[in-house]
Amino acid sequence: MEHTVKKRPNDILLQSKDLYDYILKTSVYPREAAPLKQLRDATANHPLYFFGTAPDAGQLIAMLLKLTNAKKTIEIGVYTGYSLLLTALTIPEDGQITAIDVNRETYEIGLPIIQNAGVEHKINFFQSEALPVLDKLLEDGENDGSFDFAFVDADKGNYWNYHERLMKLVKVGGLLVYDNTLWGGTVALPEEAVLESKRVGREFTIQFNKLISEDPRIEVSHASVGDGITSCRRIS
Ligand SMILES: C[S@@+](CC[C@H](N)C(=O)[O-])C[C@H]1O[C@@H](n2cnc3c(N)ncnc32)[C@H](O)[C@@H]1O
Ligand SMILES: O=c1cc(-c2ccc(O)cc2)oc2c(O)c(O)ccc12
Repeated sequence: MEHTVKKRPNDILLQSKDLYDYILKTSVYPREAAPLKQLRDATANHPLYFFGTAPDAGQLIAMLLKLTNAKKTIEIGVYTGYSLLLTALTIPEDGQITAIDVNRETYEIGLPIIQNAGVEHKINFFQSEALPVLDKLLEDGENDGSFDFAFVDADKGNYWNYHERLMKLVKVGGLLVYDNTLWGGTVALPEEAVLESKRVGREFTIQFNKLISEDPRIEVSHASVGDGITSCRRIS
């Protein structure tokens, strides 16, 4: 069903980069753990530096990990490890993260910082396409419903494929969290107003957001934090 959106003045929160900078300066950077800042600095000159999960999104993810008492988590899309380190610093000492990325080289940029922070023992890194790893995990029934939390920040065209598999691996009551679900705001723009380079991602994201909004097995919160964070609580 198509819903109309009533336009009201001044009801849009994220009006400017200044407001975003205000949030970062006031509430995010002063509380960011030192190793996370180190990892951001170590990534700053990498050609894909913008891949790193936004620090304000990271702060929300840490809050969600704490609120759900997450201990066993899975992450798809590691890059240099900002969200991975954030998770490792947040979960308990005996927590475990299954981390998957096709690229080990970028993981190794952040690895010394992860090691110095004393949390490497919580990480089981798989250098692989994510789908075969998820399918392998699903072959063992013991893994069904065994994860408390999943974070997805990888190839946007596979988000729904990841969702279908993670819905079996994450327990009822657990959380599945997706990054980039507003894709730079382009989801709300007409296609012709979007840079060519952003169009495929926009289309994937629009399709994913629609499927998520229609999925009766989850409760959903779509937050305009970072590049858009969608949190799904598995309810059946
Ligand atoms: C946006 S980055 C992840 C950023 C990370 N969450 C952080 O905070 O720095 C996306 C990552 O997904 C990985 N990736 C892309 N396609 C993948 C796939 N099919 N399976 C596993 N990893 C994939 C890329 O190698 C890249 O490192
Ligand atoms: O601009 C991007 C591109 C990606 C991306 C593209 C293709 C893949 O296989 C994986 C990731 O991811 C991004 C991202 O996560 C982000 O926070 C900002 C920009 C991009």
